[in-house]
Amino acid sequence: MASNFGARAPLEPKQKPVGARQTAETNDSSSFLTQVSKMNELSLALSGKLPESGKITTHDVDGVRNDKKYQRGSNDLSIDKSKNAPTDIQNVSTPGNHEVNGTRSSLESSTDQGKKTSNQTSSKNSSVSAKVSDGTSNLAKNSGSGKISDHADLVESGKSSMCRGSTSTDVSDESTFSSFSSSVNKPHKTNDVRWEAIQAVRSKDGSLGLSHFRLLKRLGCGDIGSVYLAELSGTKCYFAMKVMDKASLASRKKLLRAQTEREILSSLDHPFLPSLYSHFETDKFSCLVMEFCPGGDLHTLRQRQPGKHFSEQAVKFYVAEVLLALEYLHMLGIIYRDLKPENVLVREDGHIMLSDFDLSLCCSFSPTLVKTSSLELEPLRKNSGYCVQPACIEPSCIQPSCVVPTTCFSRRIFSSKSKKDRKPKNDVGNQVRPLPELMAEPTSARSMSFVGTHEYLAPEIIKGEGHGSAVDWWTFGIFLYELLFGKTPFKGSGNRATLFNVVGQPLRFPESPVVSFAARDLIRGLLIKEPQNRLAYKRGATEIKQHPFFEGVNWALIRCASPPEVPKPVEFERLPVPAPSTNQKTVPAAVAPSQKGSDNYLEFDFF
Ligand SMILES: Nc1ncnc2c1ncn2[C@@H]1O[C@H](COP(=O)(O)OP(=O)(O)OP(=O)(O)O)[C@@H](O)[C@H]1O
Repeated sequence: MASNFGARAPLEPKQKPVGARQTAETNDSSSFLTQVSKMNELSLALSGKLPESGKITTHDVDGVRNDKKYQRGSNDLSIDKSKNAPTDIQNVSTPGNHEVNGTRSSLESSTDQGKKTSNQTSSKNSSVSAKVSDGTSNLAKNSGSGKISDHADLVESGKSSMCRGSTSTDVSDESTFSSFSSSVNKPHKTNDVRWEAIQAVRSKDGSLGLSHFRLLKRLGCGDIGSVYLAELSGTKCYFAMKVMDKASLASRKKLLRAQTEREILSSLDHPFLPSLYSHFETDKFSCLVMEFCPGGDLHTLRQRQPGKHFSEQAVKFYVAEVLLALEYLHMLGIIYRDLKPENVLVREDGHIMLSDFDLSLCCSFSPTLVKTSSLELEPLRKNSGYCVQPACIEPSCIQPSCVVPTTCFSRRIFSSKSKKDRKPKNDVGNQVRPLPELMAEPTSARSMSFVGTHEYLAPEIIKGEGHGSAVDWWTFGIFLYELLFGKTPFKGSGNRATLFNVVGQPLRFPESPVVSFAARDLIRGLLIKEPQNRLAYKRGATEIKQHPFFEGVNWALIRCASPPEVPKPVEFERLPVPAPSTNQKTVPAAVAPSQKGSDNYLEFDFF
């Protein structure tokens, strides 16, 4: 996220040769749709929401979160990152060798690695192989759960064989995305009033466009566009709308990055990842309508904490949610690559949303179900105190008392019953049923791009050795460290020094604040410089979830746990109305007020 709070700008991937991109392109959208649908089912199964039959229920714990969201307004709009941001997309600075506000840095690749396309590399420790996508996905050939994948087809950022190819359409709602964006494929969103509001507009007017929205405030500005708080006119449904100037994207060779982000967003359906409600284009602009997060980002929130670091309990909450988001992304074959507090937004309810996917790497991949939800508990879990009681995962338990637990980190969330009161284990109705366990790790994916943010770059990226999903576990370790200690472990006096430290310096912990042995042990495991020895290299998030640092975390119901901090509600109605602009360049012709009536569009100086 670009931010005027000293946010670190990411490194930019080198542009790939045209030929390379074409190699990776595919029209095989059906296999990806199948994959996404399957992954969304698996996600539900993992969170205990998929009934034994495999049928997806439409009312679930998320209904609690979704229904009321944004209706009562939300919070901290003082976090306006746009103040120092360029007011014109064309002026947005390209990431380069410059510090942002002197504290956070970004860097272009100093190597030529990025020019190589996703090199095929075999993994020593895995029978799985990665290959450059040939335009067909192997996913359709695999059945998903329970089947071992033997390929990972890889696509660099901006090239999408995994993702449905989408070419730009002009001045219209996204017909090509309609099946993707429909809540039918997004079971987490079935109770979302914003979907309904958007569908109502579509039914009435045929398609959705810029003229249906009132842009209320610029929330921030990134490398490829500006993000606005927008109301779907007259509905009191609020969204974050990312507006990208197509000519600017083309001239700066960012079209593929924008496309990657759009395609990834359209495939997501997870409580800790953004929902893409709509995508539409005008002659000039490409617009993404997403969920609005009023709580700012974790980087900003951390600066406000005493000592500029979070408590360990708060960190446990945030990183646990991020872990679930990363696990889901890896299940989809998406390597995120840009984890940092700036990219973790805080929703109205205090839960997190991982954002910003334009540096992500897509590879087609099938997760492996390594453990079904049998009644047998594996020894580790037996001793771990994980909350795997059926009471925590059965839909019947999604009662108000369960929905607002006092903490998600107690050994048992529903531990009020004494041992005596509990039914014996052989009573089927109360047997302990662990969640199914997936190996959702595209371990063999390989990229040669030089992308990320200096302080978060994994050693293998800096060394240009080629990297895979293990980079996300490295960045997860840096992220955990920064939230706990208020700084990153390898930051040097400048960018070069930082990169040198990442590769060559041992990990050290400051004396204060004091953090638990478990936290330090987890960080040590994640920040192992050789990716193949790094925690989670082989089994992904599952390995991390079982670490003692997360003991007591109720993975299935963490979305219902009380967050460390809930943002103050925003009074949308009291937001200052932007002054009408006299500048002819301000409002694109395609959204001129005359199209929809003068009330529908607030003209203000945004381009
Ligand atoms: N869904 C959202 N809700 C609230 N604010 C958002 C949302 N998405 C983005 N923002 C704000 O807009 C800013 C710009 O977001 P954007 O994703 O375009 O930039 P970025 O993260 O810097 O991306 P890039 O990597 O493309 O430069 C963010 O820093 C954030 O403050």
